[in-house]
Amino acid sequence: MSRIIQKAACVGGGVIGGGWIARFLLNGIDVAVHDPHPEARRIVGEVLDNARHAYRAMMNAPLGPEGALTFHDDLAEAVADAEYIQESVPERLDLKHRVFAAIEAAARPDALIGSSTSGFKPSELQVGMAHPERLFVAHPFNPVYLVPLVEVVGSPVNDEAALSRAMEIQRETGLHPLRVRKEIDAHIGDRLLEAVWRESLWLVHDDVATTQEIDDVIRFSFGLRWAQMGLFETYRIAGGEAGMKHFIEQFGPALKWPWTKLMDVPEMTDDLATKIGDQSDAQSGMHSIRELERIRDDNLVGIYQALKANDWGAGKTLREMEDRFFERAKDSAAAAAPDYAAPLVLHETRVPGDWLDYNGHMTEYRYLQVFGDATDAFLGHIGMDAAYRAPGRSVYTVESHIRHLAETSVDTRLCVRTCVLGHDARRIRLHHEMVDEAGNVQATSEHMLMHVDTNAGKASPLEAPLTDRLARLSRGQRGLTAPAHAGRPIRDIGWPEPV
Ligand SMILES: NC(=O)C1=CN([C@@H]2O[C@H](COP(=O)(O)OP(=O)(O)OC[C@H]3O[C@@H](n4cnc5c(N)ncnc54)[C@H](O)[C@@H]3O)[C@@H](O)[C@H]2O)C=CC1
Ligand SMILES: C[N+](C)(C)CC(=O)CC(=O)[O-]
Repeated sequence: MSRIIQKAACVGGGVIGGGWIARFLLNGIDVAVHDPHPEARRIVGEVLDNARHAYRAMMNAPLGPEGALTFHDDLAEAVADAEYIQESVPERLDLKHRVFAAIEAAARPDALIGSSTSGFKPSELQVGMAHPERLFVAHPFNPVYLVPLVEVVGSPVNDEAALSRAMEIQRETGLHPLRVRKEIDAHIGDRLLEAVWRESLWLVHDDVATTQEIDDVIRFSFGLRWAQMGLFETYRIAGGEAGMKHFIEQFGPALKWPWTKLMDVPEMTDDLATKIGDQSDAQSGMHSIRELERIRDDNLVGIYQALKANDWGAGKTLREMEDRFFERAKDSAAAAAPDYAAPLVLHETRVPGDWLDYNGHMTEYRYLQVFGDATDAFLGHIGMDAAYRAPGRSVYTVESHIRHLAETSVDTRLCVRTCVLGHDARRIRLHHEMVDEAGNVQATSEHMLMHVDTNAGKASPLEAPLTDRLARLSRGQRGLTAPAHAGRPIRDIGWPEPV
């Protein structure tokens, strides 16, 4: 599975540019960056650290090699051989026009140019361009490396084939591109957000609620719902068995009641800005922005994983992204033809706070989760993907033995070293060793895996490509010495003498 593009360029590497850079790099695409900010390298580096931290926790698939990151003082040099260029400079039309003129002068004629603009229409951005048809809006959401939506907006002059190609590239990096049908100021997402933002400003202005109270209303109520169902699906359910029609009959008239001041904007006076700033400091000032980013990212990863378990919404996008990572890992293993004379490292993770038990250590079943994820990574590595499973072939774990050797604590970075201890026509005997960053072994596990015909519900012989990869792997692994504890049962400790 070859990469969809080799090289992207990011012009602007702030909050949003940094997020684009991280998404491209972690998906193995080289990125050339132009940002005149004297601390651009540090800022991008910190966004990248956050992104790596989030991907390690989020992805079951091996992350694979990152793309190469380069910084360029000269914009022309940065964009020269890029296939996809993403502009994320401040939201000023004159600045964006100057940047597009410079990009056009230096970019390949077939390079795609996306703008992160939150509000400008593509036809406004395209003014003055020699080839406006290749510039489009690709509006992402913060943090770009985690939130999947990107709104793709063209004007009547845009080249549809170029837009489709841009969306294909975005999809390959785990994004969920939505083609906005008509250009409109602030696209779709920001129009919705601005409505909530305007009303929130009124509520603070009129002393109805503090910033904390408004945030609580969102996060303890509809914010929870919106990660999994949008407004219309949620309201359909709220209509009861009669659905949307009943909902509209019941709540339609409220649209004309004075529930909202949405057509009106409070004047952003110094007093209002200070009030909001002070309330926000009281609400969140105890955390640095970096801490808040980590809290946000860890929560998003948790939500993502819950949605992935249901193959729903953004969780489905994550699963598809993992499938692509597994595919790439399989291909690079095949291409690299490793000699397999050492344990394989196919799974890494970090211990989040909610994995701890009342002893303050990683709770028992999370060990099995980490080892189970490592087994899945191993099976992906030898070729068991969705296509292999589709006709009813899979692998079940029929026996496991875990040894808990250390007190694994929160935030520990773990990697799992995997060895094959043997296999026959239907079974694979696997050994995992869970180690922390310093190389201390936290736990080991041994598993017997059985290949099954899931339609018939019984064991069946392993098939190609699993058999081919296993044959190659076992040539190297056969020489490894099995750990002394391998194959040992839990020792019998007998019973105390009766008293
Ligand atoms: N911050 C947000 O929540 C979101 C912002 N956006 C859009 O993304 C764009 C960028 O916004 P942010 O990243 O928030 O701003 P930012 O201020 O964090 O970053 C802008 C970056 O552009 C750099 N820059 C300035 N002039 C430049 C030039 N001539 N060439 C290259 N780089 C230059 C600055 O040094 C800075 O690092 C805007 O169009 C904004 O509307 C889109 C989605 C969300
Ligand atoms: C505030 N904002 C308009 C820049 C926000 C966005 O554009 C999208 C987001 O990430 O919320």
